[in-house]
Amino acid sequence: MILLLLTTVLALAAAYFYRFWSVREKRQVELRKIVERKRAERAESVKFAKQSAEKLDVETRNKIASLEYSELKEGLQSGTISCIDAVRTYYFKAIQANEKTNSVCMFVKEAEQWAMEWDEKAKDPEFKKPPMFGLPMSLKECVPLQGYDQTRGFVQDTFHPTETDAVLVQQLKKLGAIPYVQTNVPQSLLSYNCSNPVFGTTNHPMDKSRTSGGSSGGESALISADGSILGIGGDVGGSIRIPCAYTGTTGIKPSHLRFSHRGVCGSVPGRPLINSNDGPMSTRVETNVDFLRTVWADTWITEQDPYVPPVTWNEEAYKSDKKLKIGYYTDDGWFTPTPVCQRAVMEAKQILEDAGHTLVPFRPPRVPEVLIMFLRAVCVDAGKFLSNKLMNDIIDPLLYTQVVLWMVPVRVQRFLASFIRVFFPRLGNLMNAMTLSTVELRNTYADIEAYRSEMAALMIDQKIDALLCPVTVTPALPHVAPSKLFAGTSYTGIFNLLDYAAGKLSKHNPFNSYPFLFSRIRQCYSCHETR
Ligand SMILES: CCCCCCCC/C=C\CCCCCCCC(=O)NCC(=O)O
Repeated sequence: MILLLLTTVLALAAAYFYRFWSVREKRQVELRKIVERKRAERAESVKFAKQSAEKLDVETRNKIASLEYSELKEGLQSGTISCIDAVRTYYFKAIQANEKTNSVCMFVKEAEQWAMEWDEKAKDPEFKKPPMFGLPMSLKECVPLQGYDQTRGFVQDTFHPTETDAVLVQQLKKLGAIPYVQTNVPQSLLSYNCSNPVFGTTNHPMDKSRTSGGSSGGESALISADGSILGIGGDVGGSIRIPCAYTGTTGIKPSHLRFSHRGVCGSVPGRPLINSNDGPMSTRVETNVDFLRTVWADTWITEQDPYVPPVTWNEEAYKSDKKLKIGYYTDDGWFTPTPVCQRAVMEAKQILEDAGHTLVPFRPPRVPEVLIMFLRAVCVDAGKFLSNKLMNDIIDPLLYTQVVLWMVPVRVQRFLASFIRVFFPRLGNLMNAMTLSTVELRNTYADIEAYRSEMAALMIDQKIDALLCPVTVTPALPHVAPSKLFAGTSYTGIFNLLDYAAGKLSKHNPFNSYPFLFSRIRQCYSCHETR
């Protein structure tokens, strides 16, 4: 009798597994065909960009290609450079950078047309050129661009082009900028490597075996390989700052109030307390400053989205020579960064002191708890939304560790945590991160609000204007490492949890980069902190 029962249970389990496996296999075959079609479309778009780029003579191209951002902008404004020549030059540069890094998802074919239309308008002597007239700009693939997919690395989301531009893209177009290329991201966006089954893996321009970071890793690779002069990334836990730190580029994520999120689909929809935002990325801080100064010159964004406060760029605060009190730390007490990351902070500290600022030791309280709050609130439903989506997709092998962890039932994770903690204390701690219930999640939200208040009080009491710390725990890692080392996001995630503006500055020499993180406390909504 027992034997019969056991055999029946085993047979039912085998039948269930077989059905699950055959349905999934059938779906995988479909998905692989979709990938082939999408890659063919990308190859077409590269071919188009190549043909367009070849229409420009080499001498003009070389001249434009060698210009810094401010020189290019000046040339476009004065009319010594045409928009179409600028776009064709950047098509060419991006194709070259892409060959090295695989950072491009799609070239934007309409860029040619938009450039020619601007050039046509500029023939009228009465025409007043907008401030970003003709500037070629790259966009992270998940930034909504009309007529183009925002796959976030999911095969299932290919061939679903968005119908409306993001508010930021509408504004950039209005200001004269020309989006000419979309750049790669990791599948799900919730990783700081850059690989997905649709467009493949993006490489660090200096070493193919390493990642250019993520999730704005297509941007960092393209910019650092000289294929873009200015791009838009997005950051929910370090996705602008980490790729910038890995590639010697520079970027800033303003607090989430400063740009519109209408129609934007992030990694996990319905995530109220871990705030993401778009932000500029480039090789020079001045370029990012110029970008923010231009998009915040008026309250146009608020007119499109009443959730964005009508706060404009404050040039007086930016130019002020007020000396700041800056709190710094090289170790958050959770994950000690490698010496090179700590040294960067100490060198930056020296530079700031030489400039007359006061640097004082400061460490945010209870970082291990903060990381648990961050991971719990960033995933919201213990990874259910993402694991469901991933199970209906081709899963990128570079994401396997993370995905397996999402699939283990939370009660099992909690049970195993107490044993694992003995040998691997950090992993053991993190295995308590995923939420078990709505009660626990609500408590975490309350804890986040309390932590925001505690940090504000600490900084105000000590009169601290800004913070300086490592961007992350290591220099650029091998591709597979980030999905195993999400513990390393404590230096970035904390500023999303706090919703502070945070950026990564760099000297022009990428080997001498100085990571900075700045609070917006005391300089709310100005960009003084990016100096
Ligand atoms: C041991 C149990 C752990 C459970 C599994 C946790 C899986 C890790 C989840 C999240 C890792 C967070 C990494 C964040 C990297 C930066 C991502 C980012 O900023 N993305 C942008 C965006 O989402 O828009």
